[in-house]
Amino acid sequence: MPVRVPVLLPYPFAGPFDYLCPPELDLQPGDIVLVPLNRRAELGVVWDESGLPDGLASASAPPVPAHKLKPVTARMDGPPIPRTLRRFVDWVAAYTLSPPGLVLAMAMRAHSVKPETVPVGWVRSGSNEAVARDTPARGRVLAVLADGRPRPTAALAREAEVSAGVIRSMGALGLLREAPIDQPAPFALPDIDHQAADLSPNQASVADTLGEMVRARRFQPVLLDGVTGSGKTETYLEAIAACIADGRQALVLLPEIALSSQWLQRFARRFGTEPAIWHSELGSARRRVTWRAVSNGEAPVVVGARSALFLPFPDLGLVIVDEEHETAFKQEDGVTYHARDMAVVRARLANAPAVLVSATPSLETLHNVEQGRYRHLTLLSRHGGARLPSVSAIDMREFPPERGRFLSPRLIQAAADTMRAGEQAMLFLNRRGYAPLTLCRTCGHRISCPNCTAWLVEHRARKQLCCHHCGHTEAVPVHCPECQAENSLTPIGPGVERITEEARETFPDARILVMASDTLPGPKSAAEAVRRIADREVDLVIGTQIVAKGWHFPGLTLVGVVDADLGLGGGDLRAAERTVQLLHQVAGRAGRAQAPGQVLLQTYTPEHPVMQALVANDFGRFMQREAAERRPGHWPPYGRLAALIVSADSATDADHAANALGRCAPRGDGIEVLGPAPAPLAILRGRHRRRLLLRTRRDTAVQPILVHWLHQWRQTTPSPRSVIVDVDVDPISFL
Ligand SMILES: Nc1ncnc2c1ncn2[C@@H]1O[C@H](COP(=O)(O)OP(=O)(O)OP(=O)(O)O)[C@@H](O)[C@H]1O
Ligand SMILES: [Zn+2]
Repeated sequence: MPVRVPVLLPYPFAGPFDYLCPPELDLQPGDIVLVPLNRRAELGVVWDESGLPDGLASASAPPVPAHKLKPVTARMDGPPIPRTLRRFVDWVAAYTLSPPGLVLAMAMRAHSVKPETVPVGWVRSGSNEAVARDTPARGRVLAVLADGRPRPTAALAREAEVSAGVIRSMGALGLLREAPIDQPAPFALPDIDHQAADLSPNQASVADTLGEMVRARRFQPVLLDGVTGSGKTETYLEAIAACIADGRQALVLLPEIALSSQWLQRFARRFGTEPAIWHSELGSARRRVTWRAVSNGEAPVVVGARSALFLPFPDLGLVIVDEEHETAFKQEDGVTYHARDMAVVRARLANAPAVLVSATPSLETLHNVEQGRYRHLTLLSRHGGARLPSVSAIDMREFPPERGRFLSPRLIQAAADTMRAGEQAMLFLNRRGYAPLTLCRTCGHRISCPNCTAWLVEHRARKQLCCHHCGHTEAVPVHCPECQAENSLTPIGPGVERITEEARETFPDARILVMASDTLPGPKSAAEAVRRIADREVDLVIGTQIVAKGWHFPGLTLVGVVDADLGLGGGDLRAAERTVQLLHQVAGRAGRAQAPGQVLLQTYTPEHPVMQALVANDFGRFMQREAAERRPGHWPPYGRLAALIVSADSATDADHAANALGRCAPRGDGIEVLGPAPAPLAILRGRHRRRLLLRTRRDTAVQPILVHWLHQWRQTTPSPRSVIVDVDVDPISFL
């Protein structure tokens, strides 16, 4: 009787496919196998019989009769996918309504159909040695290999002072045989006694609590909050030390791993070695080595981006999410998931604590604390007696900049004073490029993207207009494309490039550094920029949200926010929360050492609660206000949301499909559907987009409702091929 095994393939199928298990393979769940699929050999993973949890996933196809099944071709060498990772894949698929194979694909990025090449070298075969000693050259080779250590051909030839030909002929004669060369462990064990910090009593008590939680080996989510510069990182490094001491692995998620040179340095200072790093730009060789090391337990600490959640930890003992409020943790394309929330799930499956870290925690996390689901640990003050910066608003109506300029005289004065005192200043504007809009003064035409509902952003250094949504670029035209007027196009509003131009004119002697994702394309250039600031080779830093990251620049005492109102438009559910978090984070870069810091917010709405909260440094009260606004309408975190984004090649098809979805929308107590409506980005990359929003009460899961809804819609409406419906559970972006 042939045995069936379910094999999950890394593709968007509804579930695993059955294959036959050849008896000699004795396959176990988790084994990575080669299987035939449409005449090609594909990698897959032997999955578990139980299938997906709670009936959340879409129904899979009826079983194929045994005589039609194809056998598994081979089992790949190397470690299997552990059970907790398989459960995690199932869980993420069910929660996000994604095909499980697509989630599995994220766990298989280190694998390819080509077998891994294991480096091999020569050892003595032990036979015919008398023959071998006939010639002095062969004798020397055997002598070198007397220690039993395999050596590759070139190295052996060098050591024995023979030609490579001698070695190859010895191989052909059976005097030598090949043996795998042991690779040194790729990551050194962090030394927990290397340089332990001298923690303040508050820090030490928090670190002790975290350490106990690690040793308890139980799932426990916890919020670690504390003002910027209070030593949250320093404190959770001690929790990592406890985890290493306990012999388990720790995972740290950072929102932008490419910008974490200072974090890595701190880790190295504390533990004497660097951790394993995981992100999407890792080269394929490094990726394989790291995957394998994690799988063998030889990577005690991994720091990574979202995708590090899908590494095969055999014994995960601690999960940390730093800057947990960051929206960068939400993956928007492919499988749409929130890495912060999934990190908590990952920790639960591993029976480990999950530590969410932030100076400005999200309302979601604060709500979980309030409900008693998460523990709460707090660091009360800045380390070493450093004071929090004083924050004030500059009312731009009262102190306007010169015509055609963007910096208020008050901000210019403060920056000049700071630099004169030998300290550093920073100007923050969360907008890349020179100007966000190009307008014709003659006819009023605005240059927009041919593929998207968006203005093109001028990048003057590159002499281009760019779409920040689809990447379209074109040369800045001389004539207006609409009325043909010459030299009539004019930039409207500032981006960092334009602020830099203004700063160069205003402070001709200042050493200026620009930090934006397009001026600092890789981790190396970012690290170099950070070094230059820390080494005081820069007087004025001008940047986008890159500068808000957890940097510690002791000489930086002034932060000027060029447009504090920027994030408040658009009517997004979390616009105010996000603006407070971002600006608080930027403000937190000022005055982290002895000299006190000052933060100036340029705003046209100083009376806005966001500005008031920042000036009063009263984040708690602001969040209570946010809570009070969201609670009555069951907005998250007091209710649940899921977005359906319908897209199609034509507006008619998009409307047709969206209206049909609207007609079969779910109804019921505590269930509400908003839309369909054109998305704010009504056209993106040439596709027409409509949105529907499902809102339920917190005690009502959205997944079963969505599954039923989409099923109904497919049954009743035949849709043109170009129609795609994307599901976004817990949406963060509403564009
Ligand atoms: N106990 C300590 N001993 C020595 N240095 C410390 C200690 N605690 C904190 N520091 C130093 O103070 C600075 C701020 O600490 P840290 O970066 O850990 O704070 P944070 O709360 O994570 O900050 P942010 O939220 O702004 O990123 C760092 O340079 C850190 O090395
Ligand atoms: Zn575009």
